[in-house]
Amino acid sequence: MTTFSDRARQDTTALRDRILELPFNRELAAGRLSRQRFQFYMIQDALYLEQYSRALAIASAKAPDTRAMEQFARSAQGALIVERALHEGFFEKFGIAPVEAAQFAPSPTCYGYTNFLLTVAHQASYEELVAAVLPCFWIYWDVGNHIAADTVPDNPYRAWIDTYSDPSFGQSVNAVIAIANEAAERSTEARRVAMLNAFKRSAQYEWMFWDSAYREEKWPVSA
Ligand SMILES: Cc1ncc(CN)c(N)n1
Repeated sequence: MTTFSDRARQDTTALRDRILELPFNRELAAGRLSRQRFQFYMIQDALYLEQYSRALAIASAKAPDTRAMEQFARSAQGALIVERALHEGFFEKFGIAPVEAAQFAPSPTCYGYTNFLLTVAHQASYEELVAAVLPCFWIYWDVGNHIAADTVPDNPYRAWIDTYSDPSFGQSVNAVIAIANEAAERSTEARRVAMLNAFKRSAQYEWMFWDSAYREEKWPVSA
């Protein structure tokens, strides 16, 4: 039987390969990504994680069983605590106070991605929300492992690589994949198509997020 995650993987194979090939990820793996680009990414990611955590908390509230509720509640907390600790370590390294990060405005891509997740969280089905948050887990796990397998000693971005290739993160990824597959199985084909569309949109935004950090994306016009 073809599961939702099989379909999602098949439909995004080319995009996922393109994510691994992004200059941001290749240079991060080689330890030669400019500090300025990484810093831009970290600030945008801090802004992203806050909204992503809200989307996960809504997934927890909408979940049909306590196992999924717990998983999304833990992940919502993890986005704020584990991932924020990672950011704070880098902010300290780069001499940015954590409070300052919150004073930055989200880039167009960060704004688009978080608004997409929150719109799905508030207006779409639980199943589509699970599909929309899945790439945030799964693609980071793929990228983290891909980079971990091919990095250099003393990479200045080691803590980032270790976080997203850590087996405990892998457990969360597998748990969310299983939740998505179960949700899809219980659904109609029309809802499964909507899930695939939500998954693909988030996967596109993941590509855009790294690309926008590499370009240090600005709003093209100010207000
Ligand atoms: C943009 C983005 N997507 C996913 C993750 C991994 N939670 C992250 N830190 N940032």
